[in-house]
Amino acid sequence: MINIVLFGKPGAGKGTQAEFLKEKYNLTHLSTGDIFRFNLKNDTELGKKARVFMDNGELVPCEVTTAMLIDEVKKHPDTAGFLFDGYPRTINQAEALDKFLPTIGSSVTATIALEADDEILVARLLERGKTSGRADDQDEEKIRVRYQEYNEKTAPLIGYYKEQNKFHAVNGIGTIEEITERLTSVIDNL
Ligand SMILES: Nc1ncnc2c1ncn2[C@@H]1O[C@H](COP(=O)(O)OP(=O)(O)O)[C@@H](O)[C@H]1O
Repeated sequence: MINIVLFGKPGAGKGTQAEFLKEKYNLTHLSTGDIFRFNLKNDTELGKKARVFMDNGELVPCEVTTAMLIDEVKKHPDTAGFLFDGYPRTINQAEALDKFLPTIGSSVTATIALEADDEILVARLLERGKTSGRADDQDEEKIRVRYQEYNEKTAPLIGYYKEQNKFHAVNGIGTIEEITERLTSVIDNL
């Protein structure tokens, strides 16, 4: 089983690249953002718990997110591996994943970060907000909160995975194809 964590700031292009990578490596793509948005749209219990946080650009509490993620993983017992997109986003979540995966005989294979400067990313998010209908992409203040959340809670994961020798970074600026190429060259060399 190969488990890849796609890592990057809001707007870094994780979702776009995940679409290509899941096909190429036959992986199950789990995007916590997408799963939350599905639950919001369908007004499920989970959606009700997540809504305020998401609408404000804050992280949903870890207990809620981790329980959801583990449920999703368990739905795919026969997969060749997972492409985690948007999870883990805190040290607490990374530890939870490192505890859970061995219970299914697995582990994180590698974390790959898509790197880009904040100004480029904020501009991308505002552009996406014009068409995506995502409330959290339409308001600079909410985008700012998401970057603050990233810097405080998610950035420490870089050190966490570096210590495990599992951290790889690629330049996230370029055409979609160029970036896919960079990611596949990392994965093919794992
Ligand atoms: N692992 C997570 N932990 C907590 N909250 C999360 C997580 N993943 C997604 N969310 C919630 O869903 C929102 C949107 O997620 P996502 O689409 O991945 O965002 P972005 O485009 O900012 O990277 C986040 O701002 C957060 O509220």
